[in-house]
Amino acid sequence: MLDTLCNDILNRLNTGILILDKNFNILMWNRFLEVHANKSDKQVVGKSIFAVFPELPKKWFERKLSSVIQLKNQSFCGWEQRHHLFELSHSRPITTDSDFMAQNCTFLPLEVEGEVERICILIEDVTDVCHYQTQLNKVLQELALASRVDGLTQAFNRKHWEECLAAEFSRAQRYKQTLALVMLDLDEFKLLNDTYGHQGGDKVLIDTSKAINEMLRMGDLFGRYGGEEFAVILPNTDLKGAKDVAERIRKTIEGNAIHYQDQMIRVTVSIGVAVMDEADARYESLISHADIALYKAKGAGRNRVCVA
Ligand SMILES: Nc1nc2c(ncn2[C@@H]2O[C@H](COP(=O)(O)OP(=O)(O)OP(=O)(O)O)[C@@H](O)[C@H]2O)c(=O)[nH]1
Repeated sequence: MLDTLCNDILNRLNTGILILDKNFNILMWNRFLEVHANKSDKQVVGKSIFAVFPELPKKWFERKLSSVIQLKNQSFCGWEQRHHLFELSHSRPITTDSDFMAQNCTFLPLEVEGEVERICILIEDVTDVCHYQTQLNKVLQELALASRVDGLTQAFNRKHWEECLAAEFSRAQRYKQTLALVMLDLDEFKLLNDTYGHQGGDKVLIDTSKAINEMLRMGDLFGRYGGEEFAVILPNTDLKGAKDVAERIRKTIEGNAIHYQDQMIRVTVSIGVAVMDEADARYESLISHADIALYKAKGAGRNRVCVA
């Protein structure tokens, strides 16, 4: 009577239950596994677990179960460690990336007179948890990125760019390294907006940012400082190197024809360059020096590089 009751409960559980002997042969399993493995009792009971589930990582599995037997301690393998151990079907084949059920597996030692004679494996279906967690991680990553980049140009936004500058500035101070700053401002941008409209102006900002970004080195940090003003942090770069980069940017922008609604827009940039010196106690003074040089370039006729 009690046996029938227990069997009935086991078969109604929404968790897989698998009992193995010490040689990893299957002694019994419940209906949940029968359904999700799509195999009958006959095909399974008395067989080695590795014959029934050939996808199991054999060495890992044997080690795991041997330690459960020897230490008489339960053990666990969650979906974050291994998405699944058993290739079982699940009810969300369309909305999830995997063909198989995500699983949390618990390995329980079953003792008879002080010796572990059997092992019970509980297999929980955590496909939903895995799905929502994966979605959440994706959204969190997108949010983290969105909080760092400017939506229009995909350059770093000013807040993040200044944080990078503060970090690079203290690193350069601590390790006595060089640090250069290039500030650039598109010329006559108001006129450009008036001529081609705001959307034309936006296209120029997008294409110009892309062109600058493509010519920079990995460690350089490119940001949108204001409306049509951009800035590049050049770690480990001296004045000559920074001037070279600035001149390369100026020439590239000057030669770059931007396509907008069957029209070709040409634009130039004025650039200010500054390098950190020992008198600079704060990163803000580096920005001021580069900004002053930039306004010198504007005053001298635009489309040129000036040094602080
Ligand atoms: N299309 C567009 N225009 C912007 C954006 N942000 C700022 N601007 C425009 O950029 C223009 C900047 O004009 P000014 O500061 O007068 O400078 P300028 O016309 O470039 O002149 P100089 O800098 O002296 O060469 C303004 O008209 C702003 O409205 C933006 O995101 N998109």
